[in-house]
Amino acid sequence: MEEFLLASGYQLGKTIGEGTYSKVKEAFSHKHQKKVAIKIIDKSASPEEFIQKFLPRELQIIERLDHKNIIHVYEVLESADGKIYLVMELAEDGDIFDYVTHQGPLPEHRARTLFRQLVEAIQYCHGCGVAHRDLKCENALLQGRTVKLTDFSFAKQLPVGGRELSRTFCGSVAYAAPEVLQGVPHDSRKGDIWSLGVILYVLLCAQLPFDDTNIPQMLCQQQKGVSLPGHLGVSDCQDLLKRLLEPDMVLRPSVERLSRHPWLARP
Ligand SMILES: Nc1ncnc2c1ncn2[C@@H]1O[C@H](COP(=O)(O)OP(=O)(O)OP(=O)(O)O)[C@@H](O)[C@H]1O
Repeated sequence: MEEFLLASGYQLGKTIGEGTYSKVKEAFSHKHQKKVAIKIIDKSASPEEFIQKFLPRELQIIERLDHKNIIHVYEVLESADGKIYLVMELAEDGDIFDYVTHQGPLPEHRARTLFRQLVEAIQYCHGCGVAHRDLKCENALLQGRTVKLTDFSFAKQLPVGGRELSRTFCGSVAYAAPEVLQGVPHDSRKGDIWSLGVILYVLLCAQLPFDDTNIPQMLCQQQKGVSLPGHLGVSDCQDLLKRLLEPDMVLRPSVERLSRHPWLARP
């Protein structure tokens, strides 16, 4: 592995993370003259569905995306022994889950600065016809103060012009919309909007809005509506949270509407 990467211009460094079917390592790129992250996927150690369905989708999608708030993929390499290497921009400052764990609930202006960048990333994705389907704090990395969205392993390219109705459960239970949990046909973009609502709640409260240990109970909580954090008072922030965590997917706003919400426009 090391020789293959070296021959391709990358000096491998330490492991910085592990996913279900992947390992992520730091490397120095001689071509770019800077550090990069390399996600290594061993095809022989991954299940068939992942290799045949999800991985090709991920590779096809990430190579097309180019936005300041999305981890840039420089190239994808495959070695003769069946390993895939995703060479990516390195985010050296952790993810927003760790950030909130250390900082506690963020004041509104700091939550806004982070959240606005995620909204921009999703506005770009949905504009390209891509639904992320695994939005969570752990997939929002930090490079200084810049948020970089990553992990498009469940992402889906939506049909142009046509209506997409997915039934697949993807992502993390804690961030999943009611229609995703119930497996009713749904527009995956509306699922992304719900997950953004969960992320905003976590930024402001440093805890999840719904207890995800019991799914039937969680579905009831989602229908009743989120109990809004008291410290926010009656504000446009509360209004935004309520709109994002709207259990009826038809009433939930699109990312375009969300981007025009007054709370996001504040300095
Ligand atoms: N570009 C990057 N820069 C810095 N760290 C990264 C980068 N990409 C991934 N990581 C780190 O590596 C870990 C593993 O990432 P990966 O995308 O392979 O899987 P995951 O999302 O954590 O898990 P799963 O495969 O189960 O969805 C991440 O949690 C993150 O901490």
